[in-house]
Amino acid sequence: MSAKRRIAVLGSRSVGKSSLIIQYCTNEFVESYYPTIESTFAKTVNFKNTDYDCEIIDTAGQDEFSILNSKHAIGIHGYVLVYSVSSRNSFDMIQIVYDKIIDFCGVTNIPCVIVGSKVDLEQSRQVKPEEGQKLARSNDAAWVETSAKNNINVARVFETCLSEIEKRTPNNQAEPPASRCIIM
Ligand SMILES: Nc1nc2c(ncn2[C@@H]2O[C@H](COP(=O)(O)OP(=O)(O)OP(=O)(O)O)[C@@H](O)[C@H]2O)c(=O)[nH]1
Repeated sequence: MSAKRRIAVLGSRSVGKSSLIIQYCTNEFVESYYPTIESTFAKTVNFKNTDYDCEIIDTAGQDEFSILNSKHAIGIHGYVLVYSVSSRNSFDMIQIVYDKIIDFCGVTNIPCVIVGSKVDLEQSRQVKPEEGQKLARSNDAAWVETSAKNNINVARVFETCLSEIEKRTPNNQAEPPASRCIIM
């Protein structure tokens, strides 16, 4: 029997959320940029001897003024929060988005991997690896740097997310926190 896992991918516009998901699910990289409204991808993965039916939710990019869509919190097991290593602004957005999720779900922490994307753009890097690591540590999250373009660490992003989910909800049954009880 396989376990269902819903993973939401959030972050500023144009950091490469769709590219990361498409590279993971179809092994392709698309150079052109089409802003996402919302789409869902499916992939079955075997990780640590368990089959996971992953539903990966690609979101429209957020900014500091966007209100968290309840669809991106309710029923979600884990989060991938993406910034681009070549955009300081997108890095600053991570804590803002993280705090919005925490507030919405009414929890103190969430299964989460913070992802520095576009590492192939090393020459225009604005965010050091240590800064990413530090941010992740302070939020009890995992951290990975990746390139969808060169297929570096792409599978690792999603496997790390599955592992963060397992750490908090072992034995494959648990419902995500925000599905159990909603106070309107
Ligand atoms: N150099 C490089 N460019 C990338 C990489 N990933 C994505 N891009 C480019 O960055 C642009 C935006 O990528 P998307 O995947 O559409 O970004 P997004 O975060 O889904 O954007 P929104 O839908 O607006 O939120 C596109 O032109 C991609 O080709 C990468 O790893 N390296």
